[in-house]
Amino acid sequence: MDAEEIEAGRARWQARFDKAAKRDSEFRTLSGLDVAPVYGPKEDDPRFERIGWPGEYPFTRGLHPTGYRGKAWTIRQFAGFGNAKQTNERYKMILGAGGGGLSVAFDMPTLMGRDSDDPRSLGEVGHCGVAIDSALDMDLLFDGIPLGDITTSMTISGPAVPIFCMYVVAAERQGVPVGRLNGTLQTDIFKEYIAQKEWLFAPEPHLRLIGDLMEFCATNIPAYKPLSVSGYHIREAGATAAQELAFTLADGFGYVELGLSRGLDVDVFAPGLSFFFDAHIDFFEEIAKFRAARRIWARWLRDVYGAKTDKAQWLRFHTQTAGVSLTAQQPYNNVVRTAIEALAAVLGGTNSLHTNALDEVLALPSQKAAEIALRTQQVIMEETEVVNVADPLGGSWYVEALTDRIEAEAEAIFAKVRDMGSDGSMTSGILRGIEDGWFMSEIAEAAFDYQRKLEKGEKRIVGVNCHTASIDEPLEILRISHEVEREQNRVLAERRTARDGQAVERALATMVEVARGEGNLIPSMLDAVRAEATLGEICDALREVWGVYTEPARF
Ligand SMILES: C[C@H](C(=O)O)C(=O)SCCNC(=O)CCNC(=O)[C@H](O)C(C)(C)COP(=O)(O)OP(=O)(O)OC[C@H]1O[C@@H](n2cnc3c(N)ncnc32)[C@H](O)[C@@H]1OP(=O)(O)O
Repeated sequence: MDAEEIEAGRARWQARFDKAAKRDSEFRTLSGLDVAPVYGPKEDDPRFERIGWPGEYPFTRGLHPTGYRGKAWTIRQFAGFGNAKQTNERYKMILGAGGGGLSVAFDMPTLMGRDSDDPRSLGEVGHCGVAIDSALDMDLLFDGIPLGDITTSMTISGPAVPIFCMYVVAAERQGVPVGRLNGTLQTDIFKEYIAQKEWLFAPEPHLRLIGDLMEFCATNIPAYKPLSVSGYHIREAGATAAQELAFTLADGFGYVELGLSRGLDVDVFAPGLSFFFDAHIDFFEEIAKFRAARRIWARWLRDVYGAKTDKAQWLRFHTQTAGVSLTAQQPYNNVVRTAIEALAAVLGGTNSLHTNALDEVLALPSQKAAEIALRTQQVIMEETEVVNVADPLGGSWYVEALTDRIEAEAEAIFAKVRDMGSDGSMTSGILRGIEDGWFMSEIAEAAFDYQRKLEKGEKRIVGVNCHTASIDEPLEILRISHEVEREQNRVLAERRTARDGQAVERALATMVEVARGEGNLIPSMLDAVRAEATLGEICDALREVWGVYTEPARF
């Protein structure tokens, strides 16, 4: 790009920046020097077409012309344990301490679409997240938290749609107009088959449900993001940064193709596709990954899928620092790791961020550890001044080269995925890759390679294979009492007796009828939830129709 074009771009950016709202702050260095909201080249720079200005295509440098001067990222701490009442207290603590949004962690029975009193739930209720059996639990979870004013993310994919219905019903009961809701549902079933393994059915019925949800949200809840396409679990399973990026964006393209196949307008539904990435410990590689992600997504949405508006080309993402980088040995070092990873996410322009707690490698976070994790974000946000300049590493020879390199690696993986399919679409390649175990074996190979390096000492982890001498100071960790399970089951039994059983049966029967046909399932599922049908009952009714999915054995 020549100097004249670069200057024209700068003027365009400046005009938009001047008009935009900014936070009330000083925007100076610690010693008082003024800093510009963004920096760029003065002479021609052949790289600049790929780099550009913040707020415009290809969005390498961020989605908004103001960067974090307009609005800092959302502090969104993933939390949930025990029953809805206990988790509600933790949410109030998070919001009281300055958290900007909520993020629900569900327990394993909920993630698998089972009630707390299902025999398969024994010993798991309330352990890795909160137990939710019916809409009444959702009421308790958000008691005193106005759902019309807060954005809530819910991390669940197999039974995402019934949980979404419970959230909608809880909002109705709070008197919030449903169209005003804003938040995110994970719903990413591709990554379940690829990495996390928490599905209910085979891919086809899941994709039908997701299509129904996308349609429902595009029509009724415009600000809601029905999908959070997730690379986090793929990375945590052992993938490299480029694999994480490529597999996740490929999945995202699959959901775009799903929306298009349902006759939806890409400019209307694509803003509802959100992303979720890992921030690992290799600082610059992670920053490059985030910048490449925005650029690739914008290009594919515009050039391959025909999106015309900025919002449809935007890749918005949440980041969580890397759980796998935490160590049980010398756990206080985890605060340092998390701070470095969080800073990478911020310099990469994350929209929302979770910082792990230092004890997360051992148990769910204690209240104190959760507070330190949240304060880590606040130190970055309030003290470091990194929020003053958009994409401060843009133009760095190293970061730009790494961004290009990761993008090229991702493009090579997209080509492989597409080639695996039968009709050139990303979706058919993904489904084939899942069926053949291709994604899993690619991840396993990368994980094996890393582990071998670790064991040979080529990769070093402080406290694990170097600098191991330490003062031994055991941590107090959070333990979930089995009383939670007993109490949850007692309440559930009471609720089953108190509700109108016939109304529940009628609502479930109607839902099953819709499931056997082709109509949108959401309205009938909402009715079942309003009648207090439980999560397990709804999922079991659908299992009757669609069966369950068992992964093919692989050797
Ligand atoms: C590992 C674990 C497990 O499985 O166990 C998990 O999965 S945990 C997984 C946990 N997952 C999550 O927590 C997912 C969280 N995801 C999200 O919150 C969302 O999907 C998100 C990534 C899009 C972030 O949404 P958000 O509301 O927090 O933030 P946004 O960036 O959208 O900002 C909110 C509004 O402010 C606007 N805004 C933001 N920045 C600016 C700026 N500089 N100038 C002007 N406007 C701005 C946005 O456009 C938007 O408005 P408008 O909307 O009007 O444009």
